[in-house]
Amino acid sequence: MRGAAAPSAWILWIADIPGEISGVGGGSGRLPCSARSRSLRPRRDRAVPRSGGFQLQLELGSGRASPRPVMEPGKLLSGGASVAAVLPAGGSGERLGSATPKQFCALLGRPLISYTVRALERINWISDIVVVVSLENIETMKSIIEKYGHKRITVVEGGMTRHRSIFNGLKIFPESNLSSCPLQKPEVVIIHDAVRPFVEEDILLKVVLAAKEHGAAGAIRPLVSTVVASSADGSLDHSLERARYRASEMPQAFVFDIIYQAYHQCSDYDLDYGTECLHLALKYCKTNAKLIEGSPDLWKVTYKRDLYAAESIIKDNLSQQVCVTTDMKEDAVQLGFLLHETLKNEVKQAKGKSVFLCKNDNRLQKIFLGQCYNFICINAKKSDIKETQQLVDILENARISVLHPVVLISVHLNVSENMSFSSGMEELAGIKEFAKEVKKKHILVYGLLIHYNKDDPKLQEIINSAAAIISALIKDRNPELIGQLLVA
Ligand SMILES: Nc1ccn([C@@H]2O[C@H](COP(=O)(O)OP(=O)(O)OP(=O)(O)O)[C@@H](O)[C@H]2O)c(=O)n1
Ligand SMILES: O=P(O)(O)OC[C@@H](O)[C@@H](O)[C@@H](O)CO
Repeated sequence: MRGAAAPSAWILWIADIPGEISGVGGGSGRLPCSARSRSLRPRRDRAVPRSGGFQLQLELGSGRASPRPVMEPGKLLSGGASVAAVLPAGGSGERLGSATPKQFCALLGRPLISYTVRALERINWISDIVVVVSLENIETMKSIIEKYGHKRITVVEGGMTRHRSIFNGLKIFPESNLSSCPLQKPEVVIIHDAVRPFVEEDILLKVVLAAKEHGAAGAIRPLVSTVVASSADGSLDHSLERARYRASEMPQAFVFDIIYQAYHQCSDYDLDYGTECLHLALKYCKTNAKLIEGSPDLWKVTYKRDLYAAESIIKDNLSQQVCVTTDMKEDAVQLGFLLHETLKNEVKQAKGKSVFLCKNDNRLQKIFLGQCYNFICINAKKSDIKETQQLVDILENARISVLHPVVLISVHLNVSENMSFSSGMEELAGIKEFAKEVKKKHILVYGLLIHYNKDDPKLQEIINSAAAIISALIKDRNPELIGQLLVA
């Protein structure tokens, strides 16, 4: 399959939902301009409707509306303070009830901890990330780092409790900065549970800047249940006024020397039974942490239900963009356009972005780097999957399926009335083998047959049915259905 030349010209439509792709390694949408993603914006005045479809100029625009201060890699604003992160991941996840510690449980085939690491490593002002795992999981962690291409990661052995693991993570930094040492002692250190994958740059920046000013800072959330105290006999002693209290979440950030000193002075009781780093900074270093309201997605994966919830959030985030590709044949272009228009409604008012791409598939790759994980390839002929194979080659070269499974729906038109349904089906049966092969590259290929007649009064009905099937496949991303041929 490799080496297939890119088709002479393709038309692409990209529909995406307004808003941000968060929590899955995608940017918060407000990245510092040095790290911002590039997005596509058709130049409106160039929309040239042509028979069967639009031909628009492609303009690779910046991903942001307003400039942000440029963050120097590994350095924070004002004074060049460096920031590092410690991710405690040394627990056994007993409350989840799985033989595999929850941080290594798979979400869409990828360990939970990889999503959290990705969420931090894509922020270029975090210089180093220390992941603290139990001794028996060090090799597992190293293989995850290699498989998913994580950068700037140091693996450290954990301790019997979370506080002991965090302390081990802090100890890896040198007491003073030696040029020979790969790790530099940061001015500010973020502490973030490895089982909280949905952390965005905004809250990280807020807690770090607040820690720089106050010595410590932590994310908080409103309580959802009232806190009560029970008396010795198990009856209610008193309840707390819920409005006055908050749940302490993560991320937290500290001036490194403060939290390091706090852990050094920490009693064994606190190391073994404590759960709150902010408390240690207060108790041992008289530092009152700044509390910062965080967003609802800062929750920690603790129970099985949290794992299911995390996976469905990730699926939802990945389903936000759809890219419809077709070659220049009129039937395919018209169907592509109608499908794109209908899909925009199907994915709830997605903003349609349409681009026209010439032969240079490098520009196509820039599209792929724009966080699109769902592709619909319209094959003008019912029985061959040439365009789909070419698109798979380009997707593979773009390496976007390394982190997240890519959905590719191979659409086939059953165009002429006199072509019997069965004719050409034997070729299409090959899609099953093709899909099995391509799944190894984390690309999930599904077939969709559309009876297409541009004069059919029921054409829109058929298109609606196709869009509903496509939307379901994209949302479900079920590897068990790959290679199946569905009929709109
Ligand atoms: N000895 C420990 C215990 C916990 N953690 C980490 O601290 C974070 C939050 O702790 P928690 O949710 O309690 O994780 P577990 O201790 O694994 O869960 P459980 O209490 O259900 O066993 C997790 O990323 C966990 O891996 C750690 O690094 N070292
Ligand atoms: O208590 P657990 O070990 O479940 O998890 C640690 C949490 O307590 C901690 O992440 C926040 O409360 C913030 O400190």
